[in-house]
Amino acid sequence: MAALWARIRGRLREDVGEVEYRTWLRQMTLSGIEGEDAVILLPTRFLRDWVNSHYGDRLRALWQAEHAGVRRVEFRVSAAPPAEAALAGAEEQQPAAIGAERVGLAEPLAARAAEARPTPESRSDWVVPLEARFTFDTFVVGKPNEFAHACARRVSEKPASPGFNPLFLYGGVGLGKTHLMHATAWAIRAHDPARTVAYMSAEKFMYRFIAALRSQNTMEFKETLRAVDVLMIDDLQFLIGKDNTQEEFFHTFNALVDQGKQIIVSSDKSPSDLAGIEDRLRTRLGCGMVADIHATTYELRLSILQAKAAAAQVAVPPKVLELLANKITANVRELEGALNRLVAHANLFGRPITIDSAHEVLHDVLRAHEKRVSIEEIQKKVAEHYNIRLTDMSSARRARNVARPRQVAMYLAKQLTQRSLPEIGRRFGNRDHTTVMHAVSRVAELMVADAGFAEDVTLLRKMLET
Ligand SMILES: Nc1ncnc2c1ncn2[C@@H]1O[C@H](COP(=O)(O)OP(=O)(O)OP(=O)(O)O)[C@@H](O)[C@H]1O
Repeated sequence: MAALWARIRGRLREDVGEVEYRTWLRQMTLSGIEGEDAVILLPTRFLRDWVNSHYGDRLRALWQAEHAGVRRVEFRVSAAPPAEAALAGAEEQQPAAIGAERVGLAEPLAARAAEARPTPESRSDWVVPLEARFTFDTFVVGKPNEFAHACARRVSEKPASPGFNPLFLYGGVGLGKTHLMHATAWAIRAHDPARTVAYMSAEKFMYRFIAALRSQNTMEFKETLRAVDVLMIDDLQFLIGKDNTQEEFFHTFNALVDQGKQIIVSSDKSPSDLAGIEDRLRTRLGCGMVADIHATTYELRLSILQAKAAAAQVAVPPKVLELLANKITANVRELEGALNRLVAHANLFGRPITIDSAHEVLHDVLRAHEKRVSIEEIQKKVAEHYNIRLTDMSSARRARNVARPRQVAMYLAKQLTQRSLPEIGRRFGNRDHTTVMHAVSRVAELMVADAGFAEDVTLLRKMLET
């Protein structure tokens, strides 16, 4: 039976790879075969559920292939005490945090916790599987993300340097925050493989914290987290209103920063806008480097599409890429999704990608992004918003309080309508197309430089689109 079990584990290890195996599966033991069930033990409920949901089918198939009498696999929590489980491996690597202070790290406990701390050999277990394609090489840099990218690069080269700890990345949905974090993790590890990097979503942090509380394993959770060199928490806004988890995170945060470890956090809002996150945590989050990723520009969308088409080694006509960059403006995830659909369709039917096939395959997405708004509507809304006269949209007045809103309206006309630059120019008091071009790039630049201005323009755009 031992040999059979070793064989099954060996197969699984080959299938899933070393890091994943060591992270999740190393602590499995075989209890025995009961009737038609192979019974596998895991030290905690969290691990039992995780292994069951992620590897249950695979294990069942392996058992069925190896042993004619086994039809199912059952996972149970072993009776082993938590401390023993902790020493056996590194699974319950929960970023723990709530306070050493609250639990009171007494001497004997501290000594035990030190013992339980992952050994250098097991430290790599802490690396939560990272997405292989999220590297700096595949991240396309443009004006909206160049600052965030530069900060991430800097941190990956010199973690925990003054002024960059914590690094707080924020921006709208699907604009590359997770990509940048993974890229930083890969780069840190490539630079120094001995460094432990723990990456997880705030949701997972909470889930693991709760699991640790339930299995009375918070000390292990805390100690394991505090032993990492770099901690990355994605989508921090998930912790809004989750006071206990916030507190735990706050203590972890302080412990790590005090030890000179790097923290990287991402969120959809800036620290000051994170209402529902405790003040003291918000303050600490904002005291390192705060870098925002702005909404994409047409140029960035086009570069991303070109890079992705090249990486997929698919010939996509430039006109098709321009169509997508023009129409699918919400975020990079949607853009990528549209390109993937086109490529999949072309592969499936063995046909080249053309403008017609793009319209056909993506008709739903393109229709949803159709810009039906007229230049008059844009001028009216913008004039109202900035409290200027509608006639000033076409007047020759050059005072900034008039000229800037006019530029915003030209920018929106370019973004939201199909009109050509000369046509837009004509509608704004017979201006030349180069004036429109200048307005478009000036507004895009200002949006990167001035968050308040960017918010204004984005708001106007949303009002016009809905
Ligand atoms: N600048 C970029 N270059 C290349 N790919 C990008 C870029 N920005 C985003 N992407 C891609 O877009 C997709 C969404 O990015 P990601 O998951 O990092 O977004 P996010 O900001 O973390 O979103 P969420 O707020 O939903 O967590 C990913 O596939 C990512 O690779």
